[in-house]
Amino acid sequence: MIVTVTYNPAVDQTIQFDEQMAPDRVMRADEAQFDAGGKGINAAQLLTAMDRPCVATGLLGGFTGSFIRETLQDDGVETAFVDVDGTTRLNTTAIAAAEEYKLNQAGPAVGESVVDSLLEQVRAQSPDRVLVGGSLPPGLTPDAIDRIATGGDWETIVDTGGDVLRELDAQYGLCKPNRAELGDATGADVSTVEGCADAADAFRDRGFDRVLASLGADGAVLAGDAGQLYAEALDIDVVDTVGAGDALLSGVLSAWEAGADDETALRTGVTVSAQVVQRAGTAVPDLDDIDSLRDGVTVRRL
Ligand SMILES: Nc1ncnc2c1ncn2[C@@H]1O[C@H](COP(=O)(O)OP(=O)(O)OP(=O)(O)O)[C@@H](O)[C@H]1O
Ligand SMILES: O=P(O)(O)OC[C@@]1(O)O[C@H](CO)[C@@H](O)[C@@H]1O
Repeated sequence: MIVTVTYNPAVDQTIQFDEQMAPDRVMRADEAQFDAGGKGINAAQLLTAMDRPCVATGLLGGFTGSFIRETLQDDGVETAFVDVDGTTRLNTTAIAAAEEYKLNQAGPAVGESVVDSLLEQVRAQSPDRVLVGGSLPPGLTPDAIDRIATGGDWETIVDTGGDVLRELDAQYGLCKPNRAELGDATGADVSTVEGCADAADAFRDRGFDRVLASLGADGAVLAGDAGQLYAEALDIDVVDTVGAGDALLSGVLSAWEAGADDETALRTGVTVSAQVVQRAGTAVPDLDDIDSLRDGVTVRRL
């Protein structure tokens, strides 16, 4: 069973314009959408949609926090959140012509005592795996993630920015940097797939059993004890890429929870992410055919 921890959830607002962004004038959106977001929350929604037992935890506050709580309840996602005084952030993705703008708030400041409250919620679920996803709100340091990793007898997976990744001290089952985060965390040349695979492999020495590097339209790399696996991305029409990394990771975790090997897990991750990027925002797509669609993903050993 998986517990997801989102220290800094967000309502994801997606607005679409049929013209390019321009300063000093009112831009009027054709469409607007609101989704419950934050990396761990997205993963919990996707894992639930794939019938994997999962509980979403994290910090919620204010009207945006209530929206997330209600949305997850409507979607049948089990939750165990901790209430905070501030207001959960609202992040905006603006899609204008063919361009994507991602505007993320810092989130409400919190005190370190929230880590104890969250740990209590996590321990109460007795999970096998814990996924800590997303940025930290003001008031918390990377130690808040290390404390989850060392707080119980579970494997911890982490999906956060390169600067935070670099500062973690505990032992983790997996981290999932995207290309820029992998570059930030390692300082390595990540301009080629091979460079990314080597950087991911080398980064394992910093306390990660496996490193799953997402490379956008170039696919993904999984580096572990068994070597480096590379999966090509599927050739699809992308609407926006928000939540693509969460989808990749959720597919991998879902397959592992079902006992699959790394190669099958990587195929599953790439397939789930392809479904997500073909839809606006972080809404959960139809994932019923994932097991058959994943056969279409090409994986090779580097
Ligand atoms: N243009 C694309 N075409 C096909 N697949 C894509 C494309 N962009 C992303 N993907 C899929 O999504 C996965 C994750 O993408 P990416 O590396 O952009 O994640 P990310 O930067 O962590 O995203 P986010 O932070 O928004 O969740 C890729 O490994 C790939 O499988
Ligand atoms: O600011 P962070 O925590 O790094 O990222 C938050 C976020 O952009 O990531 C998710 C997509 O991966 C969105 O649901 C959410 O708004």
